[in-house]
Amino acid sequence: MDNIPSSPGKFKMEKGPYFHRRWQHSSFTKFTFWSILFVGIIFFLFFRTPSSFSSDTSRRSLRTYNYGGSAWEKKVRSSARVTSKNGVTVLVTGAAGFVGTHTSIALKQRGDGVLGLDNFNDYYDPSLKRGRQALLEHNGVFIVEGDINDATLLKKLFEVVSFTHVMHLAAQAGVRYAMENPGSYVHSNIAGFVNLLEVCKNVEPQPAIVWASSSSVYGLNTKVPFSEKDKTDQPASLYAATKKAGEEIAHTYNHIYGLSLTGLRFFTVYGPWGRPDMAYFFFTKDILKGNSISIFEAPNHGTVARDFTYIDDIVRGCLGALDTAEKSTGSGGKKRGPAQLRVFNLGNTSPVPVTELVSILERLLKVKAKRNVMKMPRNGDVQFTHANISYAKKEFGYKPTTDLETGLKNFVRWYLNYYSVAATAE
Ligand SMILES: O=C(O)[C@H]1O[C@H](OP(=O)(O)OP(=O)(O)OC[C@H]2O[C@@H](n3ccc(=O)[nH]c3=O)[C@H](O)[C@@H]2O)[C@H](O)[C@@H](O)[C@H]1O
Repeated sequence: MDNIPSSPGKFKMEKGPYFHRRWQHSSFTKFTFWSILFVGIIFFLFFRTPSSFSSDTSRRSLRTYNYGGSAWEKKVRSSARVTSKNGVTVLVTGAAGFVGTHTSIALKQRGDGVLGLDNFNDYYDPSLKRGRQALLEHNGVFIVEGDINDATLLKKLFEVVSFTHVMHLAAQAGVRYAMENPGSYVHSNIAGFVNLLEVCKNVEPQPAIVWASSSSVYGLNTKVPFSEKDKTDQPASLYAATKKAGEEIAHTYNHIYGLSLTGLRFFTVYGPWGRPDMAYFFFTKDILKGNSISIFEAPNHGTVARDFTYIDDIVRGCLGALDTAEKSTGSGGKKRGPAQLRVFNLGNTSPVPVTELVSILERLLKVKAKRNVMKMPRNGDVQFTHANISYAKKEFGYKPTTDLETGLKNFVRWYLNYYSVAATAE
């Protein structure tokens, strides 16, 4: 699994070799011509077949990351230096991601040592990730450019810094994209996670791990609100299935190696510096451009709704989970006693129909949306989500405080500022 970026970005076809020979009557027999043509076609088809697995591997294996050396180690140590009395040392994977950026800044600002790790893949606009990186640098957080599948790099990071915690937020996100590029979900959310756990189980001392699961594990469940006690055996997308697999993998590593593991089921997180692949983000872009937007509805004109959760509330949940995480109990790669294993819902507890989300955006943007209401395609989406958050409230006082209108106001302000600044700079 070494040296393979965990998320490959959107599938792009590689240009295959094009077999081209000029036919010369004098030097080839008819048989030779047809043989060469046949071999050429096989060659051509082989290199052009759009298999996401093979394309991922070939594209990824081309990428190399530079790390090591005394200047690099100095940056790593300095970023991970604790500046408050009871501070902890956290490795944040996916630090250039949406939740990763906000969480890293919050940890750093309260005096924890924070080191970021990110592969800057191109699943969505990498320049947004670079923008977040600049924000993190401004806040004293260094991001190592590398991948969670790179065991050598992970081991090296633990050699340089003895992390007490890992905030594992690197993942292939997005529900619908899983049908386009299934391999990237397996690669990041399963192989990458296992690789990270393998490294964590062997280091001394083992860190406590808090990681991003997803509300999507509730899949086709109909009992609301969703509780952590509910069964989660009906995922509607491969994304959900890989997150569910992550929860089972966490159980195994906790059981065998004594790793302290806390999974967080995030509910449709939104806010400034968000993900452009999410509906609230691209609806904003399309409404402003005058493009029509597709709004999904359930059978019989049923409402599709989400428990949209504002990023600041999610960050408070991440910190609460981290602060209440107990130490791992293993050493020498072996379990030495029972270790903590938890899963929390982090939602807003007030689902809002997607149609209402659009109305709020229309008010904030002062532009009427061109609504194209359509039947929800069978592409991994579920009709609604709604979190029961009593467990997180009990364990670390989790209490979301931002309603959708307030949160979207902040998002729209950021969006207009960020993109108009970028447009002026061009
Ligand atoms: O909680 C999660 O675990 C997940 O949350 C997010 O998934 P979702 O809740 O599906 O968010 P998002 O795509 O923004 O669609 C929002 C709504 O718009 C509807 N939707 C979407 C697209 C469209 O064209 N039209 C439409 O109506 C759509 O039907 C839905 O009702 C993360 O992306 C995912 O990575 C994961 O973290």
